[in-house]
Amino acid sequence: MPNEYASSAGTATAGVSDGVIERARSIPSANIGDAQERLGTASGIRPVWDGAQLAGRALPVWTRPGDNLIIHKALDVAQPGDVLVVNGGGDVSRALIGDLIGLRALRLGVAGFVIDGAIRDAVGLGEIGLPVFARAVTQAGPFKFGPGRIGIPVAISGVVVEAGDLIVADDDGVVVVRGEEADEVITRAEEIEAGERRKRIAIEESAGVRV
Ligand SMILES: O=C([O-])CC(=O)C(=O)O
Ligand SMILES: [Mg+2]
Repeated sequence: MPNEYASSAGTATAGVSDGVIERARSIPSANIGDAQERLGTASGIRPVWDGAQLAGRALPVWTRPGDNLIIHKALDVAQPGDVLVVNGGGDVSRALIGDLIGLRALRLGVAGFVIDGAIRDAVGLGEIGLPVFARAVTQAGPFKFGPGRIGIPVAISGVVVEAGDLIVADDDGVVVVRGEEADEVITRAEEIEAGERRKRIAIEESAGVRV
């Protein structure tokens, strides 16, 4: 049994287009969730520094809880614009990345990390400006033995993520959009956002307006 699986990692460059990622970048994650029946929202995974925000293409990674060997290997195959989406089993006892792995990712053009698990060096990650979303922060370091997998579908907070899916994350949290549905969902999210802008003006004018 191999302890890694990288053959589908390259498919992360397929899936959602650069144009849709650019449009998604300026839309609140709440509006994107609403645009897909309020589903695809990964609860409990939060920005590790204030103002962190990302939009990109998912490169899914599964790792044994508390072990980050496979994350180093995933960075060997990651493409610019990828978001490393890591199922760490929800374990918060050991950090799976810190600011050194973060700096390497930044230099590779990686859009950021979404981790169902913990991280460390949160201040350093904020200083280099790499968007990272995780379940917790702990100073306890990871082991580096494996096993792990790259490019297979994973779950984060019970939400399935496949290579090439659209990931959008901001102060409110993380939302996952199927790659093949992303254009349609983002179009709907743009309409929802425009509708909210109109409602905000209407509420300013009369508090009698209901949401
Ligand atoms: O030691 C590790 O593997 C994680 C870490 O703190 C870093 O990347 O800075
Ligand atoms: Mg560190």
